[in-house]
Amino acid sequence: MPALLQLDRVTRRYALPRRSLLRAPAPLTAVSNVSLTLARGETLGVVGESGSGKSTLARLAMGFERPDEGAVCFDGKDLARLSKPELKALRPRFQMVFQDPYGSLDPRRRVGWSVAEPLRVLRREEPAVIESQVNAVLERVGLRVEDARKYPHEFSGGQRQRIAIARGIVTSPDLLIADEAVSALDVSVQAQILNLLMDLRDDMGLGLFFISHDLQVVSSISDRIVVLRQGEIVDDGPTDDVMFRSRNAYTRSLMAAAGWRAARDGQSAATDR
Ligand SMILES: Nc1ncnc2c1ncn2[C@@H]1O[C@H](COP(=O)(O)OP(=O)(O)OP(=O)(O)O)[C@@H](O)[C@H]1O
Repeated sequence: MPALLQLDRVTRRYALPRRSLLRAPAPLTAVSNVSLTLARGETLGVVGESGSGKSTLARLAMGFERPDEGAVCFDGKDLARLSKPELKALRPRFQMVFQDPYGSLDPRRRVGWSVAEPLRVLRREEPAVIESQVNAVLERVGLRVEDARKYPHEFSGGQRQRIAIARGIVTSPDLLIADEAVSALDVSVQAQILNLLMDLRDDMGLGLFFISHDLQVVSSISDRIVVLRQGEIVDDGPTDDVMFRSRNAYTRSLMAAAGWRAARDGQSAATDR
């Protein structure tokens, strides 16, 4: 069976603005030679500092952008080789949750309308079918059916992220890509949303591609972790190996910055949690 998501030596460059008439600037390499795989029911965490290429990786995995080199495959299909209708047909199976729910929720639309949007756009279901699916998915993420009639501003940040997740799972996808999905939330609300994502992964057999600058958050949800630095993978492995047995100096500096004493002291951190 092919991996749910596979990136094979993916590189993405951006042209920089031209400052001189004589010389074009060298392009910026946002993602460089990245290979990774994600299986069904698994959570792969990507951690890296600001500018390390995390969001570029998310856009590549969603097929919003094409790599300059390498391939991004969903369920064995190279996204760059699909026609627009083929990509659209595949879309319901991989969806995304962003950091800022206002990015995906239209403040002027009722919540039910926004949650239903992927069904309307991608599947063209009957209104009654859509309504019952929206109601089911709102309850699944811990909201009420009546909430469908409210507007985004009537909810707290955590509830809005639940709405964004409801929208992300309404098409029953196989893969959910979460880009800084809990970064804007308080720690206690973060924990609730992480628990919800783990429940959904287990119940639906979702593959989770979980991207964050926060190593603590990434380690709490991921089976495996990839550490990204300046667009390159510098470390990867099962979560406990990366967290507590990594010899990589950069990973250890991230851990020290996140407050793990053992990373600073260079001891086994198993007792340090
Ligand atoms: N559309 C673009 N055009 C030009 N440069 C870009 C573009 N998108 C990203 N970059 C550059 O690529 C690099 C990686 O950016 P990216 O947003 O992927 O990193 P990130 O890890 O998600 O950072 P952050 O957490 O701050 O969002 C950065 O240097 C950024 O300035």
